[in-house]
Amino acid sequence: MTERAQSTQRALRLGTRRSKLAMAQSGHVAEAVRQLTGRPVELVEITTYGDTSREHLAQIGGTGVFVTALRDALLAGEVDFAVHSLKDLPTAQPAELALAAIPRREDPRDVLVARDGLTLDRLPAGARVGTGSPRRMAQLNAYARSHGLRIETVPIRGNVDTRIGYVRSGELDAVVLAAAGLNRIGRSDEVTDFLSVDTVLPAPGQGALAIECPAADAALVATLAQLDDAHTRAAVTAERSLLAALEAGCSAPVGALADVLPGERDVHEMRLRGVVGTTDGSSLVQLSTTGPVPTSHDDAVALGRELAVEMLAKGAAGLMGERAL
Ligand SMILES: NCc1[nH]cc(CCC(=O)O)c1CC(=O)O
Repeated sequence: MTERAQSTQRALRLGTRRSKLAMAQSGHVAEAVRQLTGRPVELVEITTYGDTSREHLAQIGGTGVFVTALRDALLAGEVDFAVHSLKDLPTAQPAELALAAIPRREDPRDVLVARDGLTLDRLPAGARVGTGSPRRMAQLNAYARSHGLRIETVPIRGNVDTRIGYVRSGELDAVVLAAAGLNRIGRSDEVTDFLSVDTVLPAPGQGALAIECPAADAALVATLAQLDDAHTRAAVTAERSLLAALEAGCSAPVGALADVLPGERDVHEMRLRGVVGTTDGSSLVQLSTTGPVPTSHDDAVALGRELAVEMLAKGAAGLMGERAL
């Protein structure tokens, strides 16, 4: 196609939330789609309930608060496609919308942004650590109990800048954030400690993006699919299948991470780790399972379900009483 023909094509409209993180993620994907198609991509800003509500996420029922307005705009034909943080996406996929691409995931870890460059192990007794996530609270408190740390988790919410602001102002000693989010907005230099996934398992899908468009737009589904990363998709599908099978939402105290390891005779295997706990960290169910690297959606789903069955047998359901839904 000639330059002239390309520029006369209608711009693709990318629906995005207004937050700095969402704009950075959408800007990235917009550029990739421009390169792929030669078509202009226009960002269309959409406000979601999760952006305007002052309530705690656990109270407004975390599942879907950031995505509903974007999905409504897709279904109404107001935008052509949308970019979500995969960890904010409910596990139930509406039939009218396709998860056209899950690009390669970046760092899935949680990190600490603490005063004076402090790490988790060096936080003084009584240190106040901000996080609104029951998953982070449960695992931090469990780690603190077993390592003799005397920290206090404090529920907070707000965008990344707001959360870092609590440390700047001295109100809190530290906050917990996702490495990927800080990377995407260019603030990874704020990190004072990368938390090992052995200490805090990330949220299912953390660090990955989801690109969604109407399932009926087969041409666009096929175009966007070129941005898909098969390994990331298999991993996050297993993680989200675990979450769904535990009947938990994105504000539940559930962590999960799938990765690929060399197994016997160097045949690669997928390991899926999962954790559920009470927010005070007094009880945790933490298990992992390993299987062949999934080559289909159904195989990845099966891996997640298998781990869920094992976790439920160890009492996982009883630890999720505090979930919002
Ligand atoms: N719940 C908000 C949210 N959704 C996605 C990210 C970070 C980016 C990602 O995990 O992909 C964040 C911020 C955070 O948890 O620090």
